[in-house]
Amino acid sequence: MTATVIDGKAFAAKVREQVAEHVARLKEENGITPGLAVVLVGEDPASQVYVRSKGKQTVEVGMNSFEHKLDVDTSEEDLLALLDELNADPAVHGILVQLPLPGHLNEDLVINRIDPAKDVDGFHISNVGLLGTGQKSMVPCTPLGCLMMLRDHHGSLSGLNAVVVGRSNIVGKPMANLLLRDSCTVTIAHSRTKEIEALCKTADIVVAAVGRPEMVTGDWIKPGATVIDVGINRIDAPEKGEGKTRLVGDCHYESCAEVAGAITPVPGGVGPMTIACLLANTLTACCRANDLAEPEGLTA
Ligand SMILES: Nc1nc(=O)c2c([nH]1)NC[C@@H]1CN(c3ccc(C(=O)N[C@@H](CCC(=O)O)C(=O)O)cc3)C=[N+]21
Ligand SMILES: [Mg+2]
Repeated sequence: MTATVIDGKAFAAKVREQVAEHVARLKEENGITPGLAVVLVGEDPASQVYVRSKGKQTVEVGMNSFEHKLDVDTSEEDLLALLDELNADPAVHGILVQLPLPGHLNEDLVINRIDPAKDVDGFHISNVGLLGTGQKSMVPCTPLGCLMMLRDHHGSLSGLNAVVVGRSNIVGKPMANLLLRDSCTVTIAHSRTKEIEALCKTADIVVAAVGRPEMVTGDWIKPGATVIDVGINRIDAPEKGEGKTRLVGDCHYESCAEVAGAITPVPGGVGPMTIACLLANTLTACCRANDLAEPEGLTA
């Protein structure tokens, strides 16, 4: 068996198209342009790439993009003051603080300063609590993108066994909550899980989000299962030449694809969906802020 490849890049392009259509309508009928503010502290090269890509795609769907690049030694006080300004700015509907922050900044404190209604990452404790109790919230972009692909592939997820490998606040835990809400039987596995391989083999859906290159191999996968690979790991690729690297997921693609029914590739799977969902969340936040109907199919 060879797995169906779930094309996240193409799916993300479709999501962005839907967002763009809705944004055009908002402008025309309501005179409103959604705005996304992205705050980057420091000069981490990978973060700069993501922020640039987010800014570009934000403008492409017709939204306003506000980029705030702060010095690596910015004080917590100054960062919090900027967030207060963005919270109060009616042109800003979504705020994202790029993580990780430099070590002297308290991430929890910073994230919880964002107005929950503008928290398009869904990381504010209010949004975490709302999601955990099945109430309307802002949903973290990466798990939302995974959910969209799963719903698209399976239709209903009801009754399926899902194993989420990884227990982070930004992917594992919200992913588990979303799958539970769609009536999956959910298990969260992590570094201390006993017989993790046998556990994964019981799953109809495996979501891998551990940050360990190619950890999940084909012998962990039940024949026909769906594999969602959240990992983005840059590893050495001497076969491509001296000093070269390549991107791999948390799943060993070739061996998993031999057994799985469907699988997301890296790159071109979850990554592009994450940014598309950030735009979708910004649109959702803008609609809610203006008491307008939310975009259908773009929320959890
Ligand atoms: N507050 C916050 N929210 C985030 O959502 C957030 C963050 N901080 N910090 C950094 C991570 C990382 N992240 C990615 C988004 C898209 C791709 C993506 O599109 N990747 C491409 C490949 C990119 C490449 O070639 O390097 C792909 O998978 O096809 C990757 C990584 C969002 N993050
Ligand atoms: Mg820190």
